[in-house]
Amino acid sequence: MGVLEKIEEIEKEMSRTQKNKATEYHLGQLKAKLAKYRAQLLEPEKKGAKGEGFDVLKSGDARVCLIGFPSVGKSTLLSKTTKTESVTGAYEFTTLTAIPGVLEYEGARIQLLDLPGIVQDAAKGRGRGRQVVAVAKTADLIILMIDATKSAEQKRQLETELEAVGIRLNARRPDVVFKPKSAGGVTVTITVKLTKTDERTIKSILQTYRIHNCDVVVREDITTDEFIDVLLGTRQYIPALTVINKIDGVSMETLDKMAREGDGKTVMISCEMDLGLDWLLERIWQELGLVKVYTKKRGEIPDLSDPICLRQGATIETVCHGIHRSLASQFKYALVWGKSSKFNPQPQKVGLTHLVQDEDVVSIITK
Ligand SMILES: Nc1nc2c(ncn2[C@@H]2O[C@H](COP(=O)(O)OP(=O)(O)OP(=O)(O)O)[C@@H](O)[C@H]2O)c(=O)[nH]1
Ligand SMILES: [K+]
Ligand SMILES: [Mg+2]
Repeated sequence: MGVLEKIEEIEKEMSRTQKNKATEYHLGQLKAKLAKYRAQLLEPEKKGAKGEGFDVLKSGDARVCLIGFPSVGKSTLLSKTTKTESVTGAYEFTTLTAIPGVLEYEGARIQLLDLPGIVQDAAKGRGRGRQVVAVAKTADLIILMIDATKSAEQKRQLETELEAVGIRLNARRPDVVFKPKSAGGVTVTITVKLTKTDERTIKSILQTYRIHNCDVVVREDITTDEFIDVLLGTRQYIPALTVINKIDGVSMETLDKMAREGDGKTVMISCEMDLGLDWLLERIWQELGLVKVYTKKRGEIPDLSDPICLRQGATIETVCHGIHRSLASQFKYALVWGKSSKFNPQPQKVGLTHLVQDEDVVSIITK
């Protein structure tokens, strides 16, 4: 039996099994098996099959990937918001490879990646889906692009495809510690009341994976699935925005309904009529959580025209690298003004490991 059939078999058994306290353990074991087969499915094919994903260099301050079914307007969006032209067409599968463009916003250079449309079961290898979802894994932000004039199911279907390859959208890594050891058996420490899984299920899952020595600390009321996620360690937690395009093609009523159903992570646009594109750029910037820092030469006013754009968690050392490659080696100390200064609005004298914050002004003093 192939892996796909095995998966199907388990899925069938799971749907046959009623969900209640008595079957919780059995369902947990089925889930563990399911996850194991899915992981096998994701392993690169043995021979011939060329590298996962498309060959595009990651460039700029962050990468945003456009994921959607064919002809929802991905290439149109890229062409409208960047200097890159990606061929668009009224037929499906116009785009057959990854086309990078650059969004310039608030001093940041954000790579926007136009990708081929995916089809259902893309994750199982249909179409170019496997390559597309492999690229999605490299994204700092995923845009789920949907067509307002088509089925309301699109979002859920896209999420399913991404979930099948281990991408968890807008989710936080569960608060569980898993430490494999070479001896000493299994210790499970649970610091909260578990209502969705239990210690027995957790231990049986460890057994299924033949893990006989490890420390597990559960600090959150997790589900069985979440425990498997942590165990496999292959999950990626990526922020996402849902972009509903072609709102020019639906009635006011439909639009209103979509607006009410959308969460805080939904943006409605029309590429054709140039509606909502500025707001979309702002939302992308916000979701990426980039940090912008201004530099100031000694005795001069800060250069507000040319900020340095950094990721959250950036330090003075990252700022140095952003100015000049060899600057960190000549570094003596830095002065920072702004939110990260202990004495704000007065400056603070800091070293290379100091964490900067959005809109800080930094002066680097060299030896
Ligand atoms: N009415 C309307 N049509 C749009 C809008 N945006 C794009 N289109 C049209 O939708 C069609 C598909 O656009 P593409 O940009 O090629 O779509 P895609 O998602 O890149 O498609 P594939 O590459 O085939 O997956 C084209 O005919 C576009 O002109 C919009 O906001 N409103
Ligand atoms: K198209
Ligand atoms: Mg396209």
